[in-house]
Amino acid sequence: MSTIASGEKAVALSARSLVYSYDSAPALKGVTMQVGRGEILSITGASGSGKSTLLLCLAGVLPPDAGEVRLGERVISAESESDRSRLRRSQIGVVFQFGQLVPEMTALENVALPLLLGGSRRSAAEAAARTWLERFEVGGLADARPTDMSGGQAQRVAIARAMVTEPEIVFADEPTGALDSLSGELVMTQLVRVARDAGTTVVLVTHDARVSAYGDREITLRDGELDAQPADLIDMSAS
Ligand SMILES: Nc1ncnc2c1ncn2[C@@H]1O[C@H](COP(=O)(O)OP(=O)(O)OP(=O)(O)O)[C@@H](O)[C@H]1O
Repeated sequence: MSTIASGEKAVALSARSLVYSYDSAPALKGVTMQVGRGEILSITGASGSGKSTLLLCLAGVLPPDAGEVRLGERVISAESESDRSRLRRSQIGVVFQFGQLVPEMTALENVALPLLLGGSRRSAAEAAARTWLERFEVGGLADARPTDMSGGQAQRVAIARAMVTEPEIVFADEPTGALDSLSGELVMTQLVRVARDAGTTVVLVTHDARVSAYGDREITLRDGELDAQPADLIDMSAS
């Protein structure tokens, strides 16, 4: 696993001293981290360590109680819910453990949906959706509904849907958690290949060491705090 040395890459996303509690139970206790542009970062940690909460704060879904999240130049943690939600539709892609495809829609319709919601014409949205399905080698499933797909195929369609708007960053929370290991490997191999080709930054949450090894770098949460700060992370945050 290689690390990205300070100054080699621009910072895509950073968090400083993030704190988040559910009611009075603290889930994040001051997390500072960053991701380089085009980097694939794995966030690992035991169940309940705060991985999903960190991902939701980084993706602008949960506003932190304290601290800040920056996406490029924007301090998204300070933005209104409507601004953050617009940002999530255009510049952020999210994939969950269960792809959450719309069951009544075909793969093509599912992948075209974010573009249609963003105001694209149907013909352009469907052409782009077809291209993204082909990138994930599920072009042959364009007319299939989620119930007719394997879990791995559905997950590749879900990732194609997360990337069809060509977001700067994709967040994936246990994207292989519901798959057998062979399907999980195929999903990860394709996610990494397509993200590298597109130059997309990826933040991946997983408790599975085999999945986390697909990242360029790994950070570990323990009880809402980072386990250790790699030297390059400290250098980058100081700049
Ligand atoms: N909606 C919620 N309401 C109350 N507490 C929550 C909620 N979501 C998470 N928590 C608590 O916050 C802490 C961090 O949870 P989080 O889901 O972020 O951890 P995680 O590392 O992603 O866990 P897992 O791997 O099991 O998904 C845990 O103690 C959890 O019980």
